[in-house]
Amino acid sequence: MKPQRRRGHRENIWLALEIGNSRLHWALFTGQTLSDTWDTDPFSEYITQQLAQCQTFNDLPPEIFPPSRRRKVGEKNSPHPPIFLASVVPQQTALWETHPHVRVITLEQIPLLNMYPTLGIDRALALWGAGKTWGFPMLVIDAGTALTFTGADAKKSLVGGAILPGLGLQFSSLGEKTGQLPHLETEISSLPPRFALNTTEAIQSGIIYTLLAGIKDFVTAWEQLFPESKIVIKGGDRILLLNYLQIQFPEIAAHLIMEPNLIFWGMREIITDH
Ligand SMILES: Nc1ncnc2c1ncn2[C@@H]1O[C@H](COP(=O)(O)OP(=O)(O)OP(=O)(O)O)[C@@H](O)[C@H]1O
Ligand SMILES: CC(C)(CO)[C@@H](O)C(=O)NCCC(=O)O
Ligand SMILES: [K+]
Repeated sequence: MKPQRRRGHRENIWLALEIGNSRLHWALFTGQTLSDTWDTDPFSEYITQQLAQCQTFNDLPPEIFPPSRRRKVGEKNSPHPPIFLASVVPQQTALWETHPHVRVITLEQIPLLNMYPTLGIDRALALWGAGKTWGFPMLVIDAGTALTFTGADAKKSLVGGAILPGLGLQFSSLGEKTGQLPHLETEISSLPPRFALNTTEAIQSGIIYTLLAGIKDFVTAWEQLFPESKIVIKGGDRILLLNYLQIQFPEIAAHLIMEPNLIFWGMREIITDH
């Protein structure tokens, strides 16, 4: 599974790909060093088939490897780097599995104890990456398509967690499943009045204040169990949520570490030698 060092080739280049429910998250590594990250839209079968034909780094389609990033990789005909894949979208995983340069990461590779078989690989990798970086016990909050809490104790044993609809899903489900409510943007430019007098602010108030209160409640409960634990927040809505937590519950926000690349740290831990 280890990326091979090749003579005459820039050392140990590998790509990490995390397939989330909204988009794909990529990272370019040279050995242990994360040199770049970017996001792309999910792929069609066509692009994945095209990818299977690629022989060198330069053949990678621009939808995957934006031209602005190519100069970092060096020589034109560098061999195709391995792509280490962690996916929580089985249909997208299926498109990649047969690709000659793709290695799919599975739960068995992650040394966390007490995992259950259907645990999301993103949750396991993020928790492992955070714990290896800041120490265990550890709680990870992923503010992604789904919002998740995932915690482990000092023995690196999964304590458990929780899954709820993320910020975007909460807005879209109200917009889609009701006759009269609009589908609002996830961006909230400022905290609305809690008791609102118009529909937009009433929706924003309901979603944001219950999310912030929910995060506070989970963090408080975790800290009662593990007072010495670090807590790290990741995911596409991490900045928005942390900003409003700072206003609403500054004592909680002060405990949170923000780190978007936890999954890549987790992959690095299990893929490369130290
Ligand atoms: N450019 C963007 N595209 C999509 N979502 C975005 C973007 N910027 C911020 N977001 C927010 O990020 C959330 C999705 O988070 P993220 O991209 O981490 O999810 P994901 O692809 O499901 O990944 P994961 O499975 O790791 O959570 C949405 O609720 C949305 O509000
Ligand atoms: C909860 C999500 C969607 C978060 O990305 C993912 O981790 C997943 O599909 N998990 C499987 C169920 C579980 O973790 O218990
Ligand atoms: K997700």
